[in-house]
This record gives sequence, structure tokens and C-alpha cells, in this order.
Amino acid sequence: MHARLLRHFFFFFFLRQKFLKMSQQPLLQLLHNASLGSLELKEPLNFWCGARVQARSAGNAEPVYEPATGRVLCDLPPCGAEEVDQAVRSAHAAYLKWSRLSGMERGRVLLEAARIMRERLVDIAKVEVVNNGKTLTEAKGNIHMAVQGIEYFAGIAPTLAGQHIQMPGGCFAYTRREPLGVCVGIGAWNFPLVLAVMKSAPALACGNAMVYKPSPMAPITAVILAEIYKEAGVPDGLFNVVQGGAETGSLLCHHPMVAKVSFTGSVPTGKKVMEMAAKGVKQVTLELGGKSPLIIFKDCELENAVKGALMANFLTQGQVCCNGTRVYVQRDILPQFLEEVVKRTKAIAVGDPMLDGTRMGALISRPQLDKVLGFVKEAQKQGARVLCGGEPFVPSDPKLKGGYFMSPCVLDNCRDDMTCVKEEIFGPVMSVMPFDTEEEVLQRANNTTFGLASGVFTRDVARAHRVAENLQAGTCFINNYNTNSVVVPFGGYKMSGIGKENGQAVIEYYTQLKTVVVEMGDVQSLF
Ligand SMILES: NC(=O)c1ccc[n+]([C@@H]2O[C@H](COP(=O)([O-])OP(=O)(O)OC[C@H]3O[C@@H](n4cnc5c(N)ncnc54)[C@H](O)[C@@H]3O)[C@@H](O)[C@H]2O)c1
Ligand SMILES: NCCCC=O
Repeated sequence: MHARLLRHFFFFFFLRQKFLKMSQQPLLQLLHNASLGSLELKEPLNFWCGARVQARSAGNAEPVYEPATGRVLCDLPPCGAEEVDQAVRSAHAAYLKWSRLSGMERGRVLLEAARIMRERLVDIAKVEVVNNGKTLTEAKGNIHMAVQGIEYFAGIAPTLAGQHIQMPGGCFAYTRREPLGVCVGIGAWNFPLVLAVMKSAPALACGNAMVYKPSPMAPITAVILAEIYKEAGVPDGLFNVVQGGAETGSLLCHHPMVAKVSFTGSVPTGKKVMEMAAKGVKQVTLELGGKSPLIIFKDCELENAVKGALMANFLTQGQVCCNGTRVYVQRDILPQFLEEVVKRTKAIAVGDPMLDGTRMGALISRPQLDKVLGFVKEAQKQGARVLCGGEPFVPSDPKLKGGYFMSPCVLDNCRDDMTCVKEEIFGPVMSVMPFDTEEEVLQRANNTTFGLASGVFTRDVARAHRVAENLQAGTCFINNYNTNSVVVPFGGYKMSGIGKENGQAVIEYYTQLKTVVVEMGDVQSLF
């Protein structure tokens, strides 16, 4: 009897050890070679104090879907006040250590993180495909961009410096660029890892800590990033992930130990975030939505303009904030433009996002798909003509039958007052309109509350720069579109946002400037 009990004890002890060992494996190792239709997520997706953490309560858990199949990947319980507090406190403790390192030391750790991410690029990209539905080709490009982002800010870290300012009588002042403290990042679902990196890499490079909340629709790769940072040598607690939706986000925005909120998402949520941050006089960066104009003049190189319009509308199933979805084409070339753009849109291979040849995967969710298809129907009712696409698409592979696919759509006969031209659709729908003069098109292009991006195709150099100057948008692409880069500042005008991400400009948004004034003589007192 005694021996049997002992055997049982050792058996369960062995199982427990095995389980503990498993749960300590990096998430990516568990997801190694992720594939569609098979991934099951049992591991916790929160991360603070340097470890993955199970949410306290499984209540209110929301399903996370695999967009290409419609399968449930996991149920995601949201973090509550206690968990948010733990994550913020863990970030604050790490910030006290990290902010004392030199920029060179911080940069070295970030470079190691970039090296690890590059080594695992394909595996991470596959997880992004499973969770987001975008094609593997695009996901690989996204992860490559994330690696570059970490490398870029690793390089910026040692260059952070203040100014020396001479004052009368040999006195002088100097400025110190200091971190803010605990920064919160809140992300959208369309570029899950890229957005987490675009916020965390500059934040960490500047000496801050971060608590990041991914979108509950694409929660996985942020945790992989947390594990990579840890492996690279950041102190435990420096980068944390809390999962949840609006309520968790709002707890983060209100937390008194948070110095800044960097938010990426829609305009309505951005307004709420700004209001919440205002209560604590916290800094905000808002990267919001857009309805960007792309202007194609008759003197353009037509083939490039057509390719540019496709790149401006159909990457990531059209779910890109800066997409040029209002395509203004000078009347003389409209027929040729439409013929070519429709031919190429019809040729876009929609389907299994893991396959090399696929160029369009699945939209993020069933409601998003329905919403986008609804925009197409509404456009038709308002007088637009569907030249191609705009229909649900069912791939032949039975595994993908429940996926959220649609055929990319080109709308002609559009007018500026139509819903499809005024509102952000966030799906693969291009609205095309004719114009006659430069003055007219600029007025129409700027007649919007958005101001994220814009584009112009012309061979006339003077016109290109004149149009770029007069477009009210944070970015203007000349003779291409969506050629964003980590080295170039990105951010919106008007209701599309406040602040910049990427490029050196972002340093301004993750640091504060302290002025030190030095007297070299005696105090001249009036009293
Ligand atoms: N400008 C940019 O760089 C950029 C980049 C990507 C996406 N976007 C925009 O994001 C939108 C699509 O993303 P989405 O649907 O995830 O946006 P969303 O506004 O619904 O959600 C964004 C994030 O905010 C969180 N959130 C929701 N309510 C909140 C609240 N009350 N307090 C705090 N957090 C809250 C969500 O959980 C999510 O993490 C589009 O408008 C797109 O243009 C902008
Ligand atoms: N470069 C990432 C821009 C994301 C917009 O949706």
C-alpha cells in the first residue's frame, strides 16, 4: 500500500514538473511552425514581472478567432484592476533600474532583441498569419520591419543628448533628455507585432518602461515580443503585456503611476483615451484612422500609378490606416486607369494566407467582413458601380470554409458625398473619382476631418511638391504609396492623431526635457 502511494506521488510529481517545465518554455517554442487549423493556445498571454501570468478570473473571457478558418484559438480573459496594478508596478520597478543605464547599454540589449527576432522571423510571421489572417508574405515583411525598428532605436539610444546654452556673464544652462517613466501602449489588430515594437522600442531606448495592451483580437505576438526582450536582457518588468479590451485599456489610462499613453486605433476610441489621459495630465500619442486621398494626374507614369493604387488599397486586406482609399484620377486618363486597375485587382490571388502565391488573406473577423460588405452595398445604393469584387469569397480548401474572405473591390461612379468616400471602410475597397484641375482636387482631397496620409502621381516635379505642400496630411507619398519606413516619422494631422511614431521625431514623445541653469558668479538679489 505504502509503495503504491509512493509510486502515485512520484508519478504526479513527475507530471507536475513536466507541466511546469512546459509552461516555462517560451511561447514561440510552443507555437513553433504554427499552421492554420491546428494551433491551440493554452498558455497565458499576459506577461509581467518577467513571466507569463494567468489572468485571475476566467470570467468575461472573449474568444480569439483564427480569421482564415473561423476557428476559436483561445478564450481571452481580460485583466482587471489588480492585474493592471501589478503590471504597472512591475514596470515602475524595472524603470528605476533601466533608466540609470547609459544609452549605449540600453542599445546593446535592444540590438540583441533584434538579433533574436530576426533569427525567429519566419516562426513569428506564421503566428501573425494564424492570428491576423494576413498573408505570410506580408507578415514576413512586417516582422522584418519590426526587427529594423528595434535596431533603429537601439542605434538612437546612445545619441540622446541635451543642449548647452550660453548665458550672460559666463553663465550657462544645459538640457537633459530624460525618460517619462511608465508608458502605456494600446494597439490595434492590423499590425499586431509592428505596433507593439513601434511603441516599445523607442520607449525602451529612451529609458522608459512599458505596459502594452494588444487588441483582444490579435493578442499573441506581443507576448512573444515580451519573451524576446527578456531573453535579450531587459530587466524583469520592463516590458509587460496585459490582455483585455476597453475596460482594461481604460484602467491603464487612469492608473496614477502611468506617465504617458501611446494609442493606436480608431478616432472614437482615441478621443476617449485623450479624455482619460487628460484627467491625470498624462501625455498622449494618438495614431488614429484615415481616409486618405491618392491623386493621379494625367502626366503620371500610368503603370506605376496603377500599381501604386493597388498598394494603397489592398495590403493586409485593405485594413491599413494610411491607405489611399479615395483615388482621384484626372478625367482624361480615367478609362485607361480603370481598365488596368480592374484587370489587376481581379488577378489578386485570395485564399490560404500561408501559401507563397496568395496575395490577399482573410479579414480580421466576421463582423469586420460584414461591415465592409455592408459598405459596398451602401455604395451601390448611393449610385456607385462595382467594377469588380465586393463579394464574400469561399476558398476551395475545406479547412478555410469558415474564414473571413472577400474579393477585393473597385468602385467607380463615386462622389465625395457618398459614405464609401467619407468613412474609413478598413477593408479591400477602392473608391475612384474623376477630377479636372489641381486646385479642385486639392480642395476635395482636404475636405475631410481625417489627415493621416496622402499620395500624388505626376511626372511634374514642381507640381508634386506643390501638391505635397498643400495636402493636409501627416504623410504625402510621391509616385508610390505605403512606402513607410521605421526611419521616417509617421503620424496624422487633424483627427487622425497627435504625435509621431518612427524616425528621430519620436524621441520627442518618449522623453521630457529638463533645463539646468548654472550661475558662475554671485547672486544679484533685489531684496
Ligand atoms: N494611425 C495609425 O498608425 C494606425 C495604425 C493601425 C490602426 N489604426 C486605426 O485603428 C483602427 C482599427 O483598429 P481597432 O478596430 O482595433 O481600433 P479600436 O479603436 O476599436 O481599438 C484599438 C485599441 O483600443 C482598445 N480600446 C477600446 N476601447 C478602449 C477604451 N475605452 N479605453 C482604452 N482602450 C480601448 C482596444 O481594445 C484596442 O486595443 C482603424 O481606425 C485604423 O485606421 C491606426
Ligand atoms: N506602418 C504601420 C502603419 C499601420 C497602419 O495601419
